Amino acid sequence: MQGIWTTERIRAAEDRLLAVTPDGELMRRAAFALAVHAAEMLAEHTGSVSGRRVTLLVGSGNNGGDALWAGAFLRRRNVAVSAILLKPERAHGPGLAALKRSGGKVVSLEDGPQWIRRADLVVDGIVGISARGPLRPDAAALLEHVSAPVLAVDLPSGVDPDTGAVDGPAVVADRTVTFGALKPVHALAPASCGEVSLVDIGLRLSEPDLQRLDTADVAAAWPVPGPDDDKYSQGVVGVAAGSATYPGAAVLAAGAAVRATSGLVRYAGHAADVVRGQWPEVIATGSVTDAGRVQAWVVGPGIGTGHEGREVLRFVLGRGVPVCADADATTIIARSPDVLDARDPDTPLVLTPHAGEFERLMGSPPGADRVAAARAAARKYDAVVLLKGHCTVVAAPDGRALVNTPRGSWLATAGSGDVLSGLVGALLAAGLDPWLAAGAAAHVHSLAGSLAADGAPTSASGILGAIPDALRSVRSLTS
Ligand SMILES: NC(=O)C1=CN([C@@H]2O[C@H](COP(=O)(O)OP(=O)(O)OC[C@H]3O[C@@H](n4cnc5c(N)ncnc54)[C@H](O)[C@@H]3O)[C@@H](O)[C@H]2O)[C@@H](O)CC1
Ligand SMILES: [K+]
Repeated sequence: MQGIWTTERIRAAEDRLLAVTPDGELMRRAAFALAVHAAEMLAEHTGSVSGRRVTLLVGSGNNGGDALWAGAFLRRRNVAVSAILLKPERAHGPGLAALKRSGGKVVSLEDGPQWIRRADLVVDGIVGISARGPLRPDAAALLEHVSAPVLAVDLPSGVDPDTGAVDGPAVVADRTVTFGALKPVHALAPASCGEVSLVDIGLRLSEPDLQRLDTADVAAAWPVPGPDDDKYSQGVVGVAAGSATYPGAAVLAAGAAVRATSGLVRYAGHAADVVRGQWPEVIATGSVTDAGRVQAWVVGPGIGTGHEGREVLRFVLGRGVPVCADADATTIIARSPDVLDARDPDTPLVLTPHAGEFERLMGSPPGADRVAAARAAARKYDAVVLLKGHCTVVAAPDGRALVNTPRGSWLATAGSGDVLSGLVGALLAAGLDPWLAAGAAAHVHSLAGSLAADGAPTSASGILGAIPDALRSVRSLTS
């Protein structure tokens, strides 16, 4: 697991470390690493370091101090460094002095644009973890001249450090070098951060506020049959999805469950013939009442939100087994919360809303803080809530939260959610902790999406087809 900490916790840890560290040492540690990354980016993009031009955008806090010190280190490698000070009177004193001593140039805000246009690399030291809100107009105006690669110091300025929200002008970086620990922005705003590198400056932190699954966690969690296993012992998942008119959701959710584990998959609903035709290994019946025993249910995709859908949901919630309620099932729960009375309180429930379904469930949209929103929904429904979006957030009623950072946006395609619910259901049937099941499913789903896409649009069927490759890739890293 990768730990992620809020800026409040990080600042407290920094204060403890600062108290026992010689003045300025932490910043120099951070800045030295930053300079190494800057040189690496110069070499990558231009083929050389010496003689190249770097322009620093320097704000009034320590983030600007990091940039100034990094500039001084880059001078040692004969890089031409210019610094644009957004608030000259409040620029970091020792950093500015170091840059000047090293032969770096300070340029005025008015001359800034031409230096930015000539730069081989732009370093964003405008603001760091103490800032909130979008960039101010002077900084935003400078950004319009940037065409070179951008290296963000600690985080891309203008993006909220604790939520990753962007609600105005903000830096879009190619690489972000962060210090001490990952902050929420790094997991929740991948498009703004670019590649993220974490530099150890000696911070000591306890329990993280948010987590991200490593490939190794997913590999360790994913069920693998042993010599004594049979089709029943690995977990039987039931899929109640689709309709005669819309059988696609049933085919996708059942197919994902087939591909996820080697346990048995049952299907119950009006698309039984179509499902059987696509997946001969699925035992399909017309109704949940005669589906037979399962260890978990996936319910919702394409079942409709009318009386029949409600009764299907009520039935599966009353079976005493974990349930993944997706799509129409979340809408039914929002409109008729009494269906939850059928649920045995001790049986796990996973809700998988997108933003619109979340709004129905909670009465308001997720807002900027998607982690807090998912946590609130998890508490309200005493369920694991997987909030879909570019980054998927999974929260448990006990407060645990994880985020899945995708590679690209190829998953935003019709039917993609049906595939995800099938994966979650298969893992629930295998007996995984529901929070981990949802997180591992999201991880493999996004990996399958990027493998299927490989740089071009894909489809839900493509994602489904790439599940075995995704699982092989996850497992190969640990075997
Ligand atoms: N404290 C430490 O031990 C270390 C801190 N480091 C750096 O220090 C940074 C934090 O420094 P600071 O606490 O000084 O704060 P920042 O550098 O984040 O800057 C906050 C300053 O920016 C201004 N500001 C706030 N919102 C703004 C906005 N939207 N637009 C423009 N200006 C805005 C505020 O007036 C404030 O002076 C970290 O992100 C990191 O880069 C590193 O040097 C490593 C060590
Ligand atoms: K920054």
